[in-house]
Amino acid sequence: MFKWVKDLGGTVNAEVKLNKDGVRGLFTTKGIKRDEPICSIPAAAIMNVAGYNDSFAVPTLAVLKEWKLGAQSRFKPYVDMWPGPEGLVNSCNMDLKYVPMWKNDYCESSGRERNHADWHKHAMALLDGSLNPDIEYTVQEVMGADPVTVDDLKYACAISSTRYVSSARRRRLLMAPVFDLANHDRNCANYLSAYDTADFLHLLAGEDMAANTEVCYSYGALRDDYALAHYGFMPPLEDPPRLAYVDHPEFSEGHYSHDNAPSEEPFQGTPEEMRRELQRLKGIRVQIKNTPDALPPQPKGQDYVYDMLKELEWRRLNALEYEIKRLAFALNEKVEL
Ligand SMILES: C[S@@+](CC[C@H](N)C(=O)[O-])C[C@H]1O[C@@H](n2cnc3c(N)ncnc32)[C@H](O)[C@@H]1O
Repeated sequence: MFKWVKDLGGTVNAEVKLNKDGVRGLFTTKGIKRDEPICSIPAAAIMNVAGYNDSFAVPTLAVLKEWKLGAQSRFKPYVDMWPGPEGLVNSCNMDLKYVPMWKNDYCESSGRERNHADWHKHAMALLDGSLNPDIEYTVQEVMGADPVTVDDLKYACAISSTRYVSSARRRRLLMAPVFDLANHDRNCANYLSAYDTADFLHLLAGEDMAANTEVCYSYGALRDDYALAHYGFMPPLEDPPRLAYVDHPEFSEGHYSHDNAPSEEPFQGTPEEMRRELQRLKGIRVQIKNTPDALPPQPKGQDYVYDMLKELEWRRLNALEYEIKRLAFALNEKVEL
């Protein structure tokens, strides 16, 4: 893939390797000064998968089409680099047995975590065409007579949603080879060029980098539940702990979105508002504690998704308790947890 990108006119000062956690990532092959390119990806190598306001069906079908084309795909070297269906999980393709393990208030009465369960419904609706008029293309329009299963759609949805980047200037969602090997670090200073006049997407160093440094990129202010739902991984543990997105006072039910990151500032308000917030957080904590596991206990290391969901539960409780104590202290109230 790296050769293919270079043959198309790109520049790549990086290589692919496993990082210290065993995750595949991108590493510099030479020292790079701040604001210099780590890689420059030509438009010919970039998959332009959707417009800003398109539904999930557009990038999903764009990915599915290239994946199914196999050797015939113009993007074959790139497609070959994608993780396969067994090596990738996010809420698009996560098994439904895990739905109740999210244990959050953002639940339907059936106790199903909406974001995860919704993806299943979207994929089913796309498959049978019933999502119209919200979808732009039917499966048949894009895929022709090729047989398509719901698992194909879920995989393509997971690939596109974990790998595209939005280009504000062109108002498009782009999938850029090499660049999309950069793992997330929310404090990462590396940045993308505007991709406006030149037909290259440049990933530029946010600070001087030595050779053999892992190249990061910030996917946004991801909180743990959001990172797990949308990208299928648990970011490094933070100190002080951050509330999960669904537990944050600014989380509005029915709106689970990337573009609307909640404030990083600790909750402030009148004593009355702080008391109300304290009660709200205590309520969530009790609700999590009182929700039994829907799946039998598993020894660590056997089930990646189960382990992440249990880790998420622990982190949510940890962050809730931290915030409950902080508010109680500010209100001069006693709290027993
Ligand atoms: C754009 S890709 C990055 C490259 C990816 N590691 C690969 O090998 O293709 C996004 C995916 O990488 C993984 N990832 C990204 N940042 C990560 C991190 N900080 N820790 C663990 N996995 C991460 C997640 O699986 C995520 O869905």
